[in-house]
Amino acid sequence: MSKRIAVITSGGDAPGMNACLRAIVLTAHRFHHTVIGFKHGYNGLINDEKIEFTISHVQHIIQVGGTILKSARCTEFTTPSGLDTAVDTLIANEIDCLIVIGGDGSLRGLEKISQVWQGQTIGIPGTIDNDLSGSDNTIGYQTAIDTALDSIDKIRDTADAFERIFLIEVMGRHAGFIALASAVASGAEQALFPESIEDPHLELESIVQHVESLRKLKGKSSFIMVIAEHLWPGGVNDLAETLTNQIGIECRPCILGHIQRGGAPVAYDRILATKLGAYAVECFEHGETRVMVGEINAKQVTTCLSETFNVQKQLDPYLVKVQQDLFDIVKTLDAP
Ligand SMILES: Nc1ncnc2c1ncn2[C@@H]1O[C@H](COP(=O)(O)OP(=O)(O)OP(=O)(O)O)[C@@H](O)[C@H]1O
Ligand SMILES: O=P(O)(O)OC[C@H]1O[C@](O)(CO)[C@@H](O)[C@@H]1O
Repeated sequence: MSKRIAVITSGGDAPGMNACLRAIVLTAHRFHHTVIGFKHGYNGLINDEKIEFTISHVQHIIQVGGTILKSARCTEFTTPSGLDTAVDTLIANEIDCLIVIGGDGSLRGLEKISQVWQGQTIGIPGTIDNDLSGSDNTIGYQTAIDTALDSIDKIRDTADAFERIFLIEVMGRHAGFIALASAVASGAEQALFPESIEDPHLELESIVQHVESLRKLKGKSSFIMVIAEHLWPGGVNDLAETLTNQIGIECRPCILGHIQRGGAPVAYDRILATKLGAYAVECFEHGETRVMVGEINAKQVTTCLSETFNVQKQLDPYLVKVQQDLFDIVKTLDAP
């Protein structure tokens, strides 16, 4: 029987969201279902702003960054009346299933809807931050790493030429996935991320010591420190100034910012987005609800929605060890 699936892209856009929309529309077509896209995240549900997808809408978008549905954050939806209005829209449009592609906040919103609405609810992890449990990778994360890496490599060229110290801030909200991965892949001398630092101010001394010891060992050479956003009170500019004063050598800050959200999705994200979009529709067919689809160890899985944002996803402990322990030549010299 033909059914009606609603879809939104919500929160920070992520490369691969379009690939995911394409997969949802193509798979739904195969089952003779209609897909209604609501625009601008949860705002689209509140304002009943929508398009009925045809196959031609999703042609040739697999390679395009951003999201053709537009994305947004929506404060009104977090109020009881905003939630009610969104649910009224779902009912008025005779929607059987709502699929939300977004990060942890977006899936928290979906969980709220599922508490008061009878239809099926399915989340798809779409965020560059990779901070959702229930999937090894979120859609957009691998592209964001490559984008950050491309910039860090370029900064290394000029850092080498001037034998300078650079502090590079990457995104990740309150998780260190992009920071750790881009630091390892760029051969950064140091990485600071929330999972490895309890109180930044207490760590200042060890940060200073690390820079000074490495400079003593290697002589004047470039030094790259990758730092997760929101880590340092006052931000990376403040940390660069503090370090400059403490070490007596000029440290240059660089905030990579929204460049990390843009660009064509890498192959991995296109394929992950395609699989998860198709799988979400299959899960709808099988009657699943209040779940997020994901991929763990190359297998498609579903995880209870609330678990995806309540259980903190861990960084790869071996990668942390490699970055912070095995590759640290200061520690090698200190070792007995
Ligand atoms: N606790 C919540 N209850 C209801 N709705 C929420 C909640 N948290 C977030 N939302 C809704 O989801 C939207 C997106 O959430 P948020 O801004 O946290 O981004 P996100 O989905 O986590 O993506 P990203 O972290 O990649 O930017 C919010 O603007 C709001 O409308
Ligand atoms: O574009 P905005 O609303 O400033 O959001 C930035 C945030 O979004 C994210 O990019 C995730 O999409 C976070 O890494 C970052 O903290």
